[in-house]
Amino acid sequence: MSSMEELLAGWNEKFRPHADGAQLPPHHPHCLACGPDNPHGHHLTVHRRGEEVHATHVFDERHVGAPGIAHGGAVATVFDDLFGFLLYLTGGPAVTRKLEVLYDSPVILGTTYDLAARVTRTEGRKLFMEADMKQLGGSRVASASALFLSVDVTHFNQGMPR
Ligand SMILES: CCCCCCCCCCCCCCCC(=O)SCCNC(=O)CCNC(=O)[C@H](O)C(C)(C)COP(=O)(O)OP(=O)(O)OC[C@H]1O[C@@H](n2cnc3c(N)ncnc32)[C@H](O)[C@@H]1OP(=O)(O)O
Repeated sequence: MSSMEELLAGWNEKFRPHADGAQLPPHHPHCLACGPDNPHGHHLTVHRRGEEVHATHVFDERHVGAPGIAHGGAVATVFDDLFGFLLYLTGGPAVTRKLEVLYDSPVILGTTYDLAARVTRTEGRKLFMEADMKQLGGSRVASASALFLSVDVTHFNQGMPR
């Protein structure tokens, strides 16, 4: 099988309906945010909760910006990927066209944060999404909004080795 065929086979399996409360599959094993086999990754674990997706996350030294504080790009990575899990609920591939992050307070390394994301509106190929990150049982430290655009699977051919 070609790598594209392998990806497609796995992708179809990932898009089967997922029950409320279920753990959702990583996008692929080496995905920067959720891939279990990426040594530099966040190893994000995400669950469906109703029409939302949820995760808890602890940033570590690999994600440092200022000493002791998570890099803003690492925070954006986690938001972007969490939005990518909503595609298992909407039912098809889409990619980020726009991502906006509001940083309310420093995200501290070694601290557990709660994340939740949801689709707020769809319009043709456009999926509008929002997410937030909070201290456990506490206040919001960051929020994000995104526009994803649905794409045909051939979009991913662009990344295949030639
Ligand atoms: C099968 C194999 C599977 C392989 C399995 C691989 C794993 C899969 C992993 C997924 C994992 C997810 C992880 C996280 C998500 C990423 O990280 S995705 C990666 C980052 N994103 C990208 O690389 C995308 C790069 N950009 C592109 O390829 C192209 O720009 C896009 C997004 C396909 C869009 O191109 P396009 O189709 O030409 O769309 P475009 O004409 O620009 O806009 C379409 C519509 O949106 C509107 N629009 C565009 N921008 C805006 C805006 N800022 N505001 C409002 N409206 C806008 C346009 O006005 C237009 O509206 P209409 O005229 O249709 O009403």
